[in-house]
Amino acid sequence: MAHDLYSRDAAAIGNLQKLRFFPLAIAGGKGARLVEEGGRELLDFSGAWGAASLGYGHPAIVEAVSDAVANPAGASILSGSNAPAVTLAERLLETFPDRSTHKVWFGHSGSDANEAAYRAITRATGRSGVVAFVGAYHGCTVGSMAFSGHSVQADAAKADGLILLPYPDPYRPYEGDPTGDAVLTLFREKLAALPAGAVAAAFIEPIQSDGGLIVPPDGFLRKFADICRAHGILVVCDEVKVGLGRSGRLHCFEHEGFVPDILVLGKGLGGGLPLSAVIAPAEILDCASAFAMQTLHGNPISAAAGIAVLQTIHREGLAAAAERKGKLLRERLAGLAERHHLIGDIRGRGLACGVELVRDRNTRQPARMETAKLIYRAYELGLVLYYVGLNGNVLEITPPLTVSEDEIHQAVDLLDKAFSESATVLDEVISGFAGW
Ligand SMILES: Cc1ncc(COP(=O)(O)O)c(/C=N/[C@@H]2CCCCNC2=O)c1O
Repeated sequence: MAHDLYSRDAAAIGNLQKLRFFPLAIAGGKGARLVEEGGRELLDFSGAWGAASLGYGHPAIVEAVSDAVANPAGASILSGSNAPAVTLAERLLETFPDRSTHKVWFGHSGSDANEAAYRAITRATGRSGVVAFVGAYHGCTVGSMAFSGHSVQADAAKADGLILLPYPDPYRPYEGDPTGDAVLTLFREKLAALPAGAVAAAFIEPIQSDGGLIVPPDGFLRKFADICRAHGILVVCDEVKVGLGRSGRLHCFEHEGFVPDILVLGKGLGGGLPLSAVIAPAEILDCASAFAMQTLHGNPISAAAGIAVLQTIHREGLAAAAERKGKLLRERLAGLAERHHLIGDIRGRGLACGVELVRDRNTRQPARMETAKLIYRAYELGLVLYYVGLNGNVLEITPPLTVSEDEIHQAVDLLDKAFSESATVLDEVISGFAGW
């Protein structure tokens, strides 16, 4: 019988829900560090794919969750209200410009939130068409995969009338146009070929994360939203990964000079507990009852964590801190690029940072295997980070917002060493992990 945690994991838990790159077996966590079985400490610069917004064991979360679980106000908001869920909804609305016309829906995940948003929009508007982007990961449920454009879900059933546009990537520009205007022209052409009123919603990430941590060209989102509004299309901003302070603003859309009709939040909202939210016009969220519900939606314990997350982001000034720390992080990474020519591009906002690796800076040939070996070596050295991107060659760096500047320096030093030593990782070691 296998005794070590990773072997027991392999024996007892199916692969369906695994996205593994190295044999990480976690026994605990504190701040920006994970503790492995056996006691080894690792710096977690993935932040649990962005869910550990306040790191691990933040006192505000511990206190809020301990109090809530000791006297639980039921288990959901399905058939009775509870104070944590109502308070969190009120606090979320206070952060949104159109708060007077909007309400909140609570879920467990980004997937169920995006799916609920799509279903409610189509129900409320009577329209069915949906616009999204190649590379977009909006979830892993049937409904959210139906308008996702990430290659990992290429075989999933897609929504009728789905329009997938190229995401404007300044490093790999569509039709060679780094401004993104060629994408907007394509969008207009697609809409012109449809009957009026065909499209209900457009889902967009203000930074496309699983597609490659891509920051769109300045002004793109605002121009995209203007086209949507001219066609009565609701703009849904999916900030599940890059929202809630991570980008250097509370909401990432604030960088873009526009306000979406609908905002989807998840991951970091729960600070490590399952929690998501949709902020949308009341007429959308009130269009039916018993329509998008799950037994534990609006759970008071997760909602108490969400209140603590919002309070801590505000009290500790974590959005402005992310702006400052992200600038430091990208300055240090630029220093690595002088020594490691695998680095083709460094981008991001705040503590949502991407490093694209290429075999040749001129051809920009993706360095897929080198990327997998790099993160494996980084893990061996004590740094956890993963990769994203349709070519599997973009380091995604999304540490807890509470990370210290000293930890940023430590992490970059470890990454520097990993770059120098990654060629020592054997192909057969990498082949043992499926990755994306
Ligand atoms: C912008 C965006 N929207 C929605 C989702 C889905 O959230 P859930 O995985 O909480 O259902 C995600 C989830 N992203 C994936 C989760 C699966 C593992 C790969 N890394 C991610 O961050 C997302 O990034």
